[in-house]
Amino acid sequence: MRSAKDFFRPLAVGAPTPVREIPFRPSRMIHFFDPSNPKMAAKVPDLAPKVDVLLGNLEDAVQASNKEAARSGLVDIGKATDFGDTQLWTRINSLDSPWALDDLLTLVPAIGGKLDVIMVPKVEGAEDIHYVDRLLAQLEAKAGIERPILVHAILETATGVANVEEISGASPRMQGLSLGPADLAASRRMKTTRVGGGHPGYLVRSDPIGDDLTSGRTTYQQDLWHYTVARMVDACVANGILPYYGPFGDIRDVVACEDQFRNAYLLGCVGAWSLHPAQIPIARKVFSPDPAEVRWARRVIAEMGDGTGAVMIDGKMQDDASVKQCRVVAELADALAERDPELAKAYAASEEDA
Ligand SMILES: CC(C)(COP(=O)(O)OP(=O)(O)OC[C@H]1O[C@@H](n2cnc3c(N)ncnc32)[C@H](O)[C@@H]1OP(=O)(O)O)[C@@H](O)C(=O)NCCC(=O)NCCSC(=O)C[C@H](O)C(=O)O
Ligand SMILES: [Mg+2]
Repeated sequence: MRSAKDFFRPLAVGAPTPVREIPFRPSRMIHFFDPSNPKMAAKVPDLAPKVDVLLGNLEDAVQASNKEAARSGLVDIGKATDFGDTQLWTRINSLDSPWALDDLLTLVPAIGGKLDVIMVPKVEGAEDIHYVDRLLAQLEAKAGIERPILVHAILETATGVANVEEISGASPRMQGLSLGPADLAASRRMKTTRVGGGHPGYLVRSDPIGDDLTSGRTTYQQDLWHYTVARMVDACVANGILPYYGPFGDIRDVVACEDQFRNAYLLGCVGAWSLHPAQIPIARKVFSPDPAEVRWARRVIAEMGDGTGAVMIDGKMQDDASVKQCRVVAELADALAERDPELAKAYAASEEDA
């Protein structure tokens, strides 16, 4: 382990100075596209202003025979596109694959100045982050890149979950974590065959009434991901980085997708992946605080004055701890409104209606 004094030193001579804090940039949806797919690639300029993050995916879902095409397609897109204030991320191949090294050796010199974040899949421990950290520093120094590229790890192996705290704090580059429910399910030997979401077999059942075990017993489907998301959120917050729900594979089921995203939002996540254009508005809706909630939060903050003591508002007790929660909601709303003029209008209109 590096000493605390060395933690923020560049890992290569000439590399940019590491950031001391991860800037909060709206990232409600990390929109995945396959840069080797001409139809998807053609949609990037139109999608850029509609999403918070565009992610050129090089890993799973890109055919092995298309890996080089995806990498060079991303370079072309990165060079040709004006992303405005939309972030450009990539997901490189896993570190044990035949492609990961060339992903980094190609992307950093070619479009490193435009890449905000590199997502690393199947991270198992701090050593994976340390490897990427040093290599990025060397490549940034060589390419003369002036701001450090940040790193995002996917939590998608049982070992990764067991080491989530050390992964989160492994480098000043660590920007956040995403849940990777499909690989994680396989790694844990869970008996599901889905990409995220619930399962009808994972439930609790109300007690029987009398001796009849079969009728009148309501069942409640449970969230398979609750434990991991909660653990991920704690590890992220403890290390000043951002937690995200990952993919929801049933593209057609927009209702359950919204539920899964909302569970993650309520537990502390700041965004989720969108795999298809249909999931972009779902993430935007869920990860933007509801205008009525924002109005309420602002009212509590105003009525609580200096934020101490206890007051009663509409029959509910408010104190130092509830005003802190309200500040989380109000500050998120302010940050998102700066980027999203429609949302800014909705928040302003809700204040006027009050
Ligand atoms: C899921 C898809 C394969 C569906 O594609 P398709 O069958 O083409 O859908 P549609 O016909 O409904 O598409 C309509 C048009 O929209 C374009 N399209 C589709 N998806 C995207 C996209 N992501 N970005 C931009 N444009 C998109 C289609 O090309 C159609 O265009 P047109 O014909 O001109 O109208 C597909 O959506 C897809 O491949 N999505 C990305 C999948 C992906 O990235 N998967 C990896 C992330 S999940 C994962 O890795 C698991 C995780 O790691 C874990 O372990 O949990
Ligand atoms: Mg995966």
